[in-house]
Amino acid sequence: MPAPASSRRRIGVLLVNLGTPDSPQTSDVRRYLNEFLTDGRVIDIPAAVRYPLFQGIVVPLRAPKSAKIYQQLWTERGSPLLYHGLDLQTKVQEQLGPEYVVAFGMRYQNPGVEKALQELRDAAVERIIVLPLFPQYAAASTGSVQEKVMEIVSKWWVVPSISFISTFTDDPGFIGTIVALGKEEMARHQYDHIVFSYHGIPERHILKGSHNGYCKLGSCCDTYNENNRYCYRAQCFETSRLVAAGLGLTPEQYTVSFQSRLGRDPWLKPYTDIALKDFPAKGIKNVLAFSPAFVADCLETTIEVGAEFKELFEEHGGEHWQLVPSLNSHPQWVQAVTEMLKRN
Ligand SMILES: C=CC1=C(C)c2cc3[nH]c(cc4nc(cc5[nH]c(cc1n2)c(C)c5CCC(=O)O)C(CCC(=O)O)=C4C)c(C)c3C=C
Ligand SMILES: [Fe+2]
Ligand SMILES: [Fe+2]
Repeated sequence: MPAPASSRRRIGVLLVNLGTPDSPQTSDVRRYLNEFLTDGRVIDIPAAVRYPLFQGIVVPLRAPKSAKIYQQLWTERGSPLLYHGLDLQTKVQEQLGPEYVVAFGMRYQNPGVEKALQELRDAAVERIIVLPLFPQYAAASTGSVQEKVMEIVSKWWVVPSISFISTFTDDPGFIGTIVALGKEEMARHQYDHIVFSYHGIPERHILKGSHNGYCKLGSCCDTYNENNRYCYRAQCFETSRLVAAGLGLTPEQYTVSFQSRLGRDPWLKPYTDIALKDFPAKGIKNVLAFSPAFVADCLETTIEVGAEFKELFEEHGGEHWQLVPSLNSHPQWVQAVTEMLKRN
């Protein structure tokens, strides 16, 4: 006889992505950027400088420009990062069944992590598995979600058991779905070269997270091992190597590069926008681009890689630039997430 609903043991799942503005209007974009760019894990300078610099100068200057880009991205369903996250939540819940309660939240803006955690608390779940939707661990993304979750639950009178899935850079289901999407594009067109373009971070972030000084931004990241398990750069190389192996590529057939830098500090290199300008002169005219730092389409994939890099490549003599779509709520990805959670 099944146990009555009230005595059933259920596991809570919290899926978290970065966040997006409530609308593409400048005021909403400003509010989003103010929250995002005053996070000390994203902009790691003293708070006494960070708040006046970013809230007073950087964000007011950037918000109107960003709002125009968000207007290009916006759809009838709103921001892709949000609706793909909600679709993923629904489908993972269907796959996992009533033994699990799946919630979705954003680190910045809405729906917030606090509200999502409250849904799990209301459902009286036995324990919580947090899955930040960032394949490669970075202190600025996954680390920030972890800090936020711990800050919220530390204030609860009863603190539940919590586990974090901190990286899934080499998860077979994650890699397999990217490979499947890549093969679909490769069957449609002949490509000369493949680009894996990751969201950049300041080089300083790598050195700060370096285990016993192991990572020095050199050949340290050429293998993925116990010393660099959480090094963002080493993880980006590992994801690329595994996807490349799945696609049958040799190292000469692909480039790993980094995009979206902000400010004057050195960020991870090579920079995608610089690298792609040289491709046509080397005879590379047809490029297939992957964005494996993102599991859902967003401003960084659709606009930056899909439109801006395409335009730049064509201006420099390139002929065909194609972005592989993100995993979004692809059935194979839903299956991969479900398996990751069940294994945890
Ligand atoms: C300035 C510092 C930034 C760091 C460090 C950073 C790390 C980082 N970001 C993501 C994921 C996303 N970032 C997105 C947008 C975005 N990122 C920054 C800045 C930093 N990111 C800005 C200013 C913006 C806003 C866009 C703009 O104004 O140009 C997004 C897209 C959100 C959307 O609504 O579509 C994602 C996703 C990761 C994974 C990461 C560390 C590895
Ligand atoms: Fe970002
Ligand atoms: Fe490293």
